[in-house]
Amino acid sequence: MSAQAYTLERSVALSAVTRASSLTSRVFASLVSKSDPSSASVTKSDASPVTVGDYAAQAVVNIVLGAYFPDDPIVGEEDAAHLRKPESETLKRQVVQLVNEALALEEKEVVAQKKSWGDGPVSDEQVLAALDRGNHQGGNKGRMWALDPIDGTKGFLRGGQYAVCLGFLVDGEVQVGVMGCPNLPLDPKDGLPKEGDAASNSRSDLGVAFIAVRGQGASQRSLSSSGKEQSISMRQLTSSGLEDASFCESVEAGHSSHGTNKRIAELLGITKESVRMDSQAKYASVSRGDGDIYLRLPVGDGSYQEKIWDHASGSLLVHEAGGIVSDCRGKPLEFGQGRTLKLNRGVIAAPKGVHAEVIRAVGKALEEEGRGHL
Ligand SMILES: Nc1ncnc2c1ncn2[C@@H]1O[C@H](COP(=O)(O)O)[C@@H](OP(=O)(O)O)[C@H]1O
Ligand SMILES: [Mg+2]
Ligand SMILES: [Mg+2]
Ligand SMILES: [Mg+2]
Repeated sequence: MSAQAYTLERSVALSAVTRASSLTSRVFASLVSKSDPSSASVTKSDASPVTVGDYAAQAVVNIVLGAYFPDDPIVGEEDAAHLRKPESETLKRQVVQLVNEALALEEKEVVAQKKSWGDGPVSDEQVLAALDRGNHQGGNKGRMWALDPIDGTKGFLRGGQYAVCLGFLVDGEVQVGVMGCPNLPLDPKDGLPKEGDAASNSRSDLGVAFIAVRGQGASQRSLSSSGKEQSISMRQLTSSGLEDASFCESVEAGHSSHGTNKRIAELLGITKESVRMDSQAKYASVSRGDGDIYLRLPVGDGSYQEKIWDHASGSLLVHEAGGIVSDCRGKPLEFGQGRTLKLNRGVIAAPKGVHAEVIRAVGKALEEEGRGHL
């Protein structure tokens, strides 16, 4: 494949994610941080939260994608069903207004062949239809996008890490991954913002876009300025360096088994405490060497199927930064199986030099727990 593959997809994805990230930051500053989190979110049928930011960000990304690639299917986390209910009128109004503000932002990305999404503001119906364009069932044929408008909604509500995640797939393989992390610092040395601390959340150094194209490497740039892209890579480790390694995991114990992760670290000789962080910001962090290993061990009976939008962009980022991403058995993630990774269980991301060793430790830890069948 030539070095120029997927240039338009890359720049359109970056433009869409940048707009959506700016929108979610504003939602946090104006709505979420000033109200109590339970009133800022709606509880979905699986008991997980969704906010005005999730809906509006998905609509913005889908409208931008629709202008450039009208025939591409989109597998998005959210849909418009709740917003179509009469009692959601106020929420719908807010979403439509946010979408129009984000679409009116001056273009920071230079997308060749600039396309427009119509004259004047987009209507309620256009916003709802754009949201519902995310209803595609996935599969392993042809072009497709996978979108998580806010990954780590619980982190978003707490003022922690979250990410706007967009992956472009061809025949079930991720080719382009773009991730907006509004609460990550450009320079990891500056440290993560303190959750729930307003001053900390408005730090001017926060906001990073991560970009990966298969075969072309991984990079980062500021979300707020048109700064230059810097290429990023993982720390390359060997077995003898594991003592100094650090690993990250979900904040939510219901998303990844903290106990199993801890035992794996112990088996590997890792001495540092885990870094807990919401969202695919974990993939971004290990990609640029802030941490080394990402452990996401299934909880309970392991029946949960990971969603493709929770891993598409992040897994390509790690791959292009010099790592290997697999499930907890070491099998490659299979994105062409529908909306979920139904053939995989759990996720492990590690530098190439130690991935096999991490998988062996995972096997042993699961065996000890009587979950060797996972
Ligand atoms: N039982 C479970 N196991 C693993 N992941 C789960 C889960 N229940 C929900 N999730 C997913 O975990 C994601 C957040 O991951 P993390 O814990 O790494 O921040 C959620 O994404 P959303 O926040 O987009 O809904 C959701 O899709
Ligand atoms: Mg969700
Ligand atoms: Mg998610
Ligand atoms: Mg989400």
